[in-house]
Amino acid sequence: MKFSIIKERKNPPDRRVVFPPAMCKEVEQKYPDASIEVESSDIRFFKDEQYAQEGFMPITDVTDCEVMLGVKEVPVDALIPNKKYFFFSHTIKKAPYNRKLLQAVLAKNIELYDHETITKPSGSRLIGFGRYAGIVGAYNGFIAYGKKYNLWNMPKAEHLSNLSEMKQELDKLELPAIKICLTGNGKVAHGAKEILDHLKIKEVTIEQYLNDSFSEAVYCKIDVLDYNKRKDGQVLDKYDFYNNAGEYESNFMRFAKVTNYFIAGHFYDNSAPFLFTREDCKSEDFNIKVVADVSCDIDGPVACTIRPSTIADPIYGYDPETESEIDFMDERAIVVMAVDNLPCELPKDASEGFGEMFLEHVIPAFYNGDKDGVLERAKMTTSDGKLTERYAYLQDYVDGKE
Ligand SMILES: NC(=O)c1ccc[n+]([C@@H]2O[C@H](COP(=O)([O-])OP(=O)(O)OC[C@H]3O[C@@H](n4cnc5c(N)ncnc54)[C@H](O)[C@@H]3O)[C@@H](O)[C@H]2O)c1
Repeated sequence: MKFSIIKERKNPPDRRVVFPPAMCKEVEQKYPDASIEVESSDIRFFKDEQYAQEGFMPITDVTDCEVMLGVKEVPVDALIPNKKYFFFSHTIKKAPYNRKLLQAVLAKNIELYDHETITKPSGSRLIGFGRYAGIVGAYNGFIAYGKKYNLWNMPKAEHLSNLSEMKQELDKLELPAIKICLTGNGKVAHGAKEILDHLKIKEVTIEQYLNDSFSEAVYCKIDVLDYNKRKDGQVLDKYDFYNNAGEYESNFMRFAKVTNYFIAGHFYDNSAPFLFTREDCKSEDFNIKVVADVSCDIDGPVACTIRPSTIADPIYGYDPETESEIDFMDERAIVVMAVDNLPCELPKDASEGFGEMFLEHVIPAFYNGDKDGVLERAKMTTSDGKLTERYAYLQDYVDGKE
C-alpha cells in the first residue's frame, strides 16, 4: 500500500502533518508492505530536507499513491480521482461552505475517511488534535490573564518551538491565589489539565472550590452533571444528560460566582442548556474575568464568546452591559480567548501526537483486514461515488436541499 503525505493547500496555511519524518520511517519499519511518498511543501513545520534526511525525498507528483493523508480540507481542484483520502472535511455536520467539497469527492469517486469519523464502536473518537487545543488554550488563557492584570508578559505559543519551551515559560509564572474552573472530560479538557498540573496548581473538590478560600491558586475540573441539573430534580447518569439534554438546566452560576479564570474544554450538544447566558454575565454573582474558550461555540453556551478569534489577534473583550465587544483592558471587559485553530500554534508536538494516534489506530486496519471495523465505520463515500449507509443522511446536503 502506497501512502502519500499530501501538501496542505488551505488558506491560511496549516503547518501540521499526519506523519513527521521520523514517524514515516517507523510506519515503513512496522509495516514492510507500506511505503510512503511525501509531497513537497514549503509551509509544513517539518521541512522537505528533514524528510529527505530520513530517506523520504519529497516529490511533486503523488498520483501513483493509493491513500492520501492530509490534515485540512483539500481544495476541490487538488483532489485526485479514485483515491482514498483522509483529512478533516468538516462535512459531517453539513457545513454549507464544504458542500462543494463533498460533491467533488463523490464526483471523483474518492473514498473519504474523515479523521473525525475514526471512532470506537461507541462513537468516541480515536484520533484528533484535542489534546493540543487544550494545552495551547490553557496557555493562551494565562497570557490573557497576565495582560489583563499586568502580571506577566508571556510569548505567544506560535513563537515557541515546542511544548517543552512552553512549559519553561509557564515555570516563570508566579500565580496569584485565583480559582480556575475547567469544564469537560475529553481530549481538550485533559490537555488543559496537563498545563494546570504542570503549574502544580492544586486540584480541589467541587465542595472545596465552591466554599473555601485558599492562599494559593486552585482549580476544579467539572463535567456535565456538575454544571447541569435535571429540571425535575432527579439525579441520573451522564448518559441521561447526553440523551435528554432538554430535560436539564444549567447549574453553572455557582461556579461563575467564585471563578476568576474559566477554561471551557467541554463538548457542547445543541440541545443542551447554555452554561451561562448574556443575562447571567450581567449578574453581580458573575465573577469570571478571563475565559479561554477552547470549545469555541459561537454565541452559544459560553455567552461572552461572541466570535472566534485568531492566532494573530487571540484576545478580545466582552462588555456584559452592552453585550458587545470592547477593549479587553477596559474595566468592564470579560477577557475572551476563542481561537478556533489552537493546535496550529504548536505544529510540531500536535503533528507528533496525531501521528502516534494514526499509527496506533488507523494504519493497522490496512494490514489486519480491518478486524476492528475502524475503516468500515469511518468510510463516508465509496469508490463508485455514493455515500455509505452510515453517512446517507448527508444526501440532502449533497443535493443542495439543506
Ligand atoms: N479551539 C480549538 O482549536 C479546538 C480544537 C479541538 C477541539 N475543539 C473543540 O473542543 C470540544 C471538545 O473536544 P474534545 O477533543 O475534547 O472532544 P472529545 O471527543 O475528546 O471529548 C468529548 C467529551 O464529551 C463527552 N460527550 C459526549 N457526548 C456529549 C454530549 N452530548 N454532551 C456533552 N458531553 C458529551 C464525551 O464523553 C467526552 O468526554 C469540541 O467542541 C471541539 O470542537 C476546539
